[in-house]
Amino acid sequence: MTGQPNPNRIVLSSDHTAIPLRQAIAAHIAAQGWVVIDIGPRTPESTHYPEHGKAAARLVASGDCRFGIILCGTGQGIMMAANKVKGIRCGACADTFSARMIRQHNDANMLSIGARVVGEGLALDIVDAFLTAQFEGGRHATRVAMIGALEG
Ligand SMILES: O=C(CO)[C@H](O)[C@H](O)COP(=O)(O)O
Repeated sequence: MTGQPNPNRIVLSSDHTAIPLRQAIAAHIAAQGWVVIDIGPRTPESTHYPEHGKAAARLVASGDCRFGIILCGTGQGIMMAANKVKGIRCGACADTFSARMIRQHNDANMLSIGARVVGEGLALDIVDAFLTAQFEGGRHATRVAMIGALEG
């Protein structure tokens, strides 16, 4: 993190498998007042999820965006790519409990969702759980700092 994260901005990105779901999430969170930075892609040609995960992660790591929401078919590959960027803590979630807990215990700054795993209704609930939960600090802050120390 190179600065204080902009508190209102969320970056969205996906690969080709998740464009309609990404757009549904964008509309959903924009209606809640978030400033949505949707970095695409916009057309359905096959593309490479590591590039999209990296691009979104860099906007979060730089502080330009408070959170990132990224999607691929499973949510796993793009999550792995995002987590290679220093300062990123991204979890792939297919349930609301995990989405809440990655904020409360892990201070996640990115959420990954699999568009071939969950439908739109559940995905929007997962997003809401992630965005409304608060990091609890305390013993969890110690552990999150230990994750950061692994980055070298
Ligand atoms: O889930 C993914 C990565 O974890 C990708 O979306 C998936 O591998 C893309 O597959 P395909 O090129 O067959 O559409």
